[in-house]
Amino acid sequence: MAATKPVTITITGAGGQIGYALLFRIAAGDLLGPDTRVRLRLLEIPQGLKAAEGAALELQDGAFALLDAVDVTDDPGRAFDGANHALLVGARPRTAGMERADLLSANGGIFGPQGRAINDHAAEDIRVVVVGNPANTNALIAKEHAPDVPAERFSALTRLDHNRALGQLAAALDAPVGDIRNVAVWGNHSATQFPDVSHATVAGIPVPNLLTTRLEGADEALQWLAETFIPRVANRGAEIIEVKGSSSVASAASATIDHVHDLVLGTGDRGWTSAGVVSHGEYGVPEGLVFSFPVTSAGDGADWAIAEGIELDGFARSRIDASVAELVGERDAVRALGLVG
Ligand SMILES: NC(=O)c1ccc[n+]([C@@H]2O[C@H](COP(=O)([O-])OP(=O)(O)OC[C@H]3O[C@@H](n4cnc5c(N)ncnc54)[C@H](O)[C@@H]3O)[C@@H](O)[C@H]2O)c1
Ligand SMILES: O=C(O)C[C@H](O)C(=O)O
Repeated sequence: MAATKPVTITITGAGGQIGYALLFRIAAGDLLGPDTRVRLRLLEIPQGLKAAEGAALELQDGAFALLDAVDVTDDPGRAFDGANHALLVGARPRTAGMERADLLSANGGIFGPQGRAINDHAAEDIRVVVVGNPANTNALIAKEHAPDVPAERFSALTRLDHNRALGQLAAALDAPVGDIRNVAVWGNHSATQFPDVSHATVAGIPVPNLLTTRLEGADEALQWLAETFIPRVANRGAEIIEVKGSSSVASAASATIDHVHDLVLGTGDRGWTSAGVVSHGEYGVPEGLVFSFPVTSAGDGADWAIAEGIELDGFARSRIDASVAELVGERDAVRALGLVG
């Protein structure tokens, strides 16, 4: 029996690739569970409206029991009016040869006005996840333009990196993904990110021990992590672009669903996930940066909680510092563009 009050979800860039992969899963109940009715607001720019309108027609044809309404608009004020969740996807994707930070000047300008519209129109319990790249710094821009919304409500999607790390580890150890706990992705959604398995377990057994056994030595395990695992996960977006000719879509939509689902319904006994959240200085990350940390959620309206008390060795510290330096550089670049104060 569905709960009575529908939840309003705004999806920007809803006429694009990721939007199309997201909408039908949200309508089917994958985002908020089988008991929650949803109202969808699809925000597009004028040239994307027809694609979003077409998707809205198809949503109607899906006859989804949980779907209360679909509105399509190019007006951010209308799109975010009363929104409980905002999925900020609308932005240009990178193409072969680009780094995600190359998109800052093309996409950064989108997130100030949307942050302001969220500030002025969204519901009091609004939660925002930024998917459009470069996601961490776009989340920073949006958050800076929404002074009345608690900063903890803004996040950047690094769940795709987290899921990629799970996928690579499961393949390397020949283990079910569902048995893996406490993988962490630290830093930027970029090639400087640090996918960290040093605290991870498979069915309770420490991953470093499993890798040492499988690769016949602790040095071999460390070498595999530094030279194979980390670069593979950190550069997976570029690998997808090279192989398929365009950036990831269904895996990105699925990770976005996982992110919001786990925030709202809680991470339970599944240990850490990863999300880009606003730093308060945790683990030496400068206050205010949107940085991916290992996080959990208690559900029931809680915000992401950064996992506490994690020991970082010298390698982890240097990887985290490199991603901090990159994000400080991105913040300085958007300051120079006048996108944040
Ligand atoms: N964080 C992640 O893990 C991750 C993963 C994959 C892709 N991405 C990023 O997601 C973004 C979207 O990717 P895509 O493949 O859906 O691209 P796409 O080009 O297919 O769709 C983007 C859509 O956004 C719309 N748009 C542009 N500006 C807008 C605005 N101001 N307001 C509303 N809509 C706007 C466009 O009209 C288009 O329909 C890209 O920036 C991509 O790099 C992030
Ligand atoms: O890599 C990209 O540009 C797209 C996306 O961020 C990804 O990680 O697949």
